[in-house]
Amino acid sequence: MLQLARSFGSRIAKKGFHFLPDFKLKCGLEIHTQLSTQNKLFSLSTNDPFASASLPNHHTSFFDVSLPGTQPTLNPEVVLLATKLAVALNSRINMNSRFDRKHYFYADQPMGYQITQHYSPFAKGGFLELSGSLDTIDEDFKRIELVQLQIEQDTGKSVYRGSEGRSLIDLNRSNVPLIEMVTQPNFTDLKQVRAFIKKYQNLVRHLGISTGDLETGAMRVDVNVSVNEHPRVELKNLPNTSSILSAVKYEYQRQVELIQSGETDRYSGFSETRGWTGSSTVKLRSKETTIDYRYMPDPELPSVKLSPSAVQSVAQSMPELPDAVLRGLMSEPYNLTLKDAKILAIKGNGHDQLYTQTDLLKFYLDTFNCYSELSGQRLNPKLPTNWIIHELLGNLNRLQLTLAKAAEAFPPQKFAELLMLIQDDKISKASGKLLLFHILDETNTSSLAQPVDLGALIESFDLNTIEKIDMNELKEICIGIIDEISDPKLIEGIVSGKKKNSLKFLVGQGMRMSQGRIKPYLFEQAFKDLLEVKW
Ligand SMILES: Nc1ncnc2c1ncn2[C@@H]1O[C@H](COP(=O)(O)OP(=O)(O)OP(=O)(O)O)[C@@H](O)[C@H]1O
Ligand SMILES: [Mg+2]
Ligand SMILES: [Mg+2]
Repeated sequence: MLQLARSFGSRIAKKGFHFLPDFKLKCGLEIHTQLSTQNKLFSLSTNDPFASASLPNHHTSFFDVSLPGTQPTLNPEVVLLATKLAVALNSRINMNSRFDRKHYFYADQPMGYQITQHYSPFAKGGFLELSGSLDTIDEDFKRIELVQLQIEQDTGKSVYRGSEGRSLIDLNRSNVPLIEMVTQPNFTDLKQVRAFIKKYQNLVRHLGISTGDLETGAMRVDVNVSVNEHPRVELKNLPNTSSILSAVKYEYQRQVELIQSGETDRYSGFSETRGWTGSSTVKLRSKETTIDYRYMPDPELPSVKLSPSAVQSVAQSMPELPDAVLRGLMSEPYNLTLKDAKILAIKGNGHDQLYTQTDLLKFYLDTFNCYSELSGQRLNPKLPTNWIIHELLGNLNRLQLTLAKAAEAFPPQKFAELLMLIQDDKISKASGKLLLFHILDETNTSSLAQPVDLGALIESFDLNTIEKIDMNELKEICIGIIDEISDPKLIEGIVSGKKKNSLKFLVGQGMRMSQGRIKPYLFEQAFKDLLEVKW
């Protein structure tokens, strides 16, 4: 079986992938998202499913381990976060949703059932809109409709110790709150699937309701795939976006080949659940043999009663949604590119510890406002963008400094003053970079006099020489030197960055001609500007 799957996988790899016009792909997603609440769904134990490595079975109450006689009590914070998500997704919130028991036996589910919402889920309907301008899809707009949102418990974890021939059970994750969001099967190609996952992930992060990380399992995506009007196959165990996309591609081709060879009947419509091995999908179970979960209303939990005014006040407390933030940043007065707007407004992986997206965006907007007041008519929107995205963020990473700490020593007002010094040629770009790095570095290692006195620093580092020299003279000297160079390869080497050292030669010429009046870094910057050197 596995052998067969492997040979199929290599066939696909050899043939390359493309959609065939006669075979229409249809996909629907089921996404489970762990909510970042303080406590678990039905108990007061700490919600920290990632403590497991060092502290297995640590965050567990009597209820989480299913001691007889313990009863669930709903955590209201879960309802708050679920409401935020439902509002953001334009779902119709059920003012009276209920919990049901889904029965199955598994060692990491000691109660013998999972509490979920089967008959009367938290919210129904709703949609998430993808757009060609913001989301890298081929269509101008693509609306993905949602079936429902339901609140449910996560299960514990089984840890297999193959060598010891046994399984260990860790219940830290047991009873962690989840939202299962189910879409309609509206996806017709891979770009839409990729864009939706990114967008949903960003939304839950933006609303502060989940870390949204696929790698840790905080967000888990199952994909249902069908071709033409044949039954769907459900794909599980997809640890990251590239697995999701590869699995859909593989599954599409597998199903197309089954249809082409007329084998669909023999496979009784091949409706089944399959897992992803990393290179192929393999059958986990068929839908026909699905266990009957014997859903029944949970008699120990009352229904979740909400009032329209409660939902409304949650809606009013919510931040502006990501698309609106992006569109705002891409229009007057900011005029950011989509790429830059996303850097400011959408959380990437990796910089989590240094700043939150909300703080970064606020720092940018505050700096922009201060700078715009100082610069008046001469406002250049690219200046704050470049200096915050490239210089500031670059330095925070390099120094492993948090934005909060950096902003304490160097708040938006000061940042705007620095931008003005650069704009007015009071200091060169190179000096500006030096100054910023120095300030941030000092913040990191010792206590810098606060607030930072830019004027004093410029004086002490002798960075303002640029004022005393005639910029036109500098430029003319540089043009003269470049004209004198007979070997075009030398200039080419500098521009391409292959011969960075040749720039020193030009600077040397300049120093000689200006008899040392003009500092080398000024020449360096002037040559770089003239030659439009990017490095
Ligand atoms: N013809 C189809 N092709 C592809 N996907 C489909 C098709 N019909 C339904 N789907 C998708 O299948 C999924 C059904 O999910 P749902 O949670 O309702 O049921 P389930 O998978 O049977 O149950 P469970 O939650 O136990 O996995 C949805 O994402 C839906 O979009
Ligand atoms: Mg399913
Ligand atoms: Mg489901």
